[in-house]
Amino acid sequence: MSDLSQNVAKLNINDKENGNDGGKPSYVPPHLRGSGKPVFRRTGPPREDRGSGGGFFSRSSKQAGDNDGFFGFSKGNNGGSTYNRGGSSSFKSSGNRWVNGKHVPGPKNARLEAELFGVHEDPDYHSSGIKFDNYDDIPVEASGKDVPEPLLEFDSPPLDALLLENIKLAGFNKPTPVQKYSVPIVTNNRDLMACAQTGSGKTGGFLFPVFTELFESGPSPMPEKAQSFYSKKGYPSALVLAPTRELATQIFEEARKFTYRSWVRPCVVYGGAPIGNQMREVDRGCDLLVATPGRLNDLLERGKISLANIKYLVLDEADRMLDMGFEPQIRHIVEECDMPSVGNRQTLMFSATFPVDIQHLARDFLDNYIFLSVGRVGSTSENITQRILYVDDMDKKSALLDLLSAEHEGLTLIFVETKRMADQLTDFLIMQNFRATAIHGDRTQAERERALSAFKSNVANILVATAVAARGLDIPNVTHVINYDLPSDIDDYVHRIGRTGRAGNTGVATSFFNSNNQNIVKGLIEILNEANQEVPAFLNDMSRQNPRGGKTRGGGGGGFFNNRNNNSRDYRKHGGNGSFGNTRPRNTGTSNWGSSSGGGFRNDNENSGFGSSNASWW
Ligand SMILES: Nc1ncnc2c1ncn2[C@@H]1O[C@H](COP(=O)(O)OP(=O)(O)OP(=O)(O)O)[C@@H](O)[C@H]1O
Repeated sequence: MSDLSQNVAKLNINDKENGNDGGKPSYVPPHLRGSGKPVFRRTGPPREDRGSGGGFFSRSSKQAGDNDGFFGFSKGNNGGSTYNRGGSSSFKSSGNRWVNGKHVPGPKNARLEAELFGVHEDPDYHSSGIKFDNYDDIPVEASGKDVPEPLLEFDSPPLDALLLENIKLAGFNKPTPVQKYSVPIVTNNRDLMACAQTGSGKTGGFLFPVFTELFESGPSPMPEKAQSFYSKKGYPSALVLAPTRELATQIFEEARKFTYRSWVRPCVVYGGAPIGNQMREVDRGCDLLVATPGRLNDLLERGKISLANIKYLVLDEADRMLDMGFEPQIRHIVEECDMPSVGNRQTLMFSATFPVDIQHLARDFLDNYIFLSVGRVGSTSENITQRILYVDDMDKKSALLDLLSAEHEGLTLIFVETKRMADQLTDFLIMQNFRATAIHGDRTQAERERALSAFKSNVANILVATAVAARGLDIPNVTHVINYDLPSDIDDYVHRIGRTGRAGNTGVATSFFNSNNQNIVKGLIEILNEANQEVPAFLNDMSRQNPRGGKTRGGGGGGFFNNRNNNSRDYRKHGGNGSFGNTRPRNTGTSNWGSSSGGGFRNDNENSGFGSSNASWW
């Protein structure tokens, strides 16, 4: 058990000596723990505004700011997109490194290298964790016709030489299971639908094969029309669609590393940042485009991008994109613009969870694909110690202070359900002298980026977040994820806690549970059992008392761990005829993609209604 995990356990927040081993558990304030005294249970509505007047957690010495997060970041526009981070000037436009049908890697650039890959002596330099080798034991299921043999190592059989150099610079010594399988599948020209646990290297799983192929095959010839007159239009060879701005930016940053010195120039476009800057970046060359669907539609409408040269289409976090109501926009991009049809491009779909209804999308977008399911591991692998504490709403702030006091180093990500709560809690923590900042949809893109960067660089070691940070974000050194509010969807829980314990590192996830969270009792118990975690007695009791107790992982929430529910299975093996299990409420509009506003369910993407690309998404 990690130090943090032990410290949290020692806190004894649901102290058994105080009568919490039998009946309804409760939060035990520090001064009553271990005293054997009965716990005084407050009645009446929760008082979230108790603030530091509550006594035992009074550490206040500083007034909160204006909800602007740590150090009172100023509000206002970014004034520029953030995808051009200093190194872009070193990229060459398409073709400049492709000479007479050969790839001619650019010269080394020490400054750019340090910027992209970090410095080995730097403590933040990326390296995989001590439990990285555990990944080797992960069971892998690959189904479909003629599944190629997996890679053994990055150089067996070898990837492109320049890519190998860049992978080495990134500190990756051996492929993760999803990479071992995805690379040969894609390089053998097959479509792929892959689900693998959070933090297991899915980004490399699609970037590596795409780059190894692109580096070797070079740019596609420009369509005749584009050659005939000067056209400032991007003709990417690969398109990656991602649900959120932050995830798109992160994929772009990874792409920058692995395309270092190559002919491939990556670009990123997303809502909430000035479109003019993004158009200029596209003008400078755009061979791999990472995009959120709304902003891409906008650029397609403006004629700034053509998809005619797409060889590879990647849908990352595909289930999330559909959940967010993006299906009409995605269908427009894929089916109604100038992208090559199924069979004339390769399509790869990736997610940590993959409910059945997403597999149906595969029927339309993929051709003779291979279904790859890596693990029953789940993000809830033993690398993440999960702890569920019974804490009533009115005790949450106090319990949170307890948890934070148990931490020594590392970053803590705290999830709440609403933007308002994110601000309130951040203010509260700042008042208690914690270095906290917040990320949510009412903050401008510039503020969100500053908050993320303050968190990544440990200027703020606590980030209070809404669902925006739940998926895909890869922030090294997140040692503790706290679900201050548990989500109502068990898949969201999986993704949230997957922000820690990444790439073989260990992490702790602590969740405050109370009677408001009964809807996920069953899913929670399943996940804890699957990952060999302790299931608290109160959860089992609740499950018995309320046998309906919320949906299981397959009951609409999806997920790929629970084989009973087919979510980790290739539906083609189960007589998939398109008629089963479309349980997820989502926007299935087909023709009105321009005005998809979510149709009454959670519409939390910046790009719903893609014309209004400045709208906030969650
Ligand atoms: N082969 C490798 N060796 C070492 N580290 C790796 C390797 N592949 C990826 N990583 C690192 O593992 C971390 C997680 O990778 P990545 O973000 O691609 O995971 P993911 O599966 O997409 O997660 P999520 O489901 O949360 O989006 C990153 O920090 C990445 O740099």
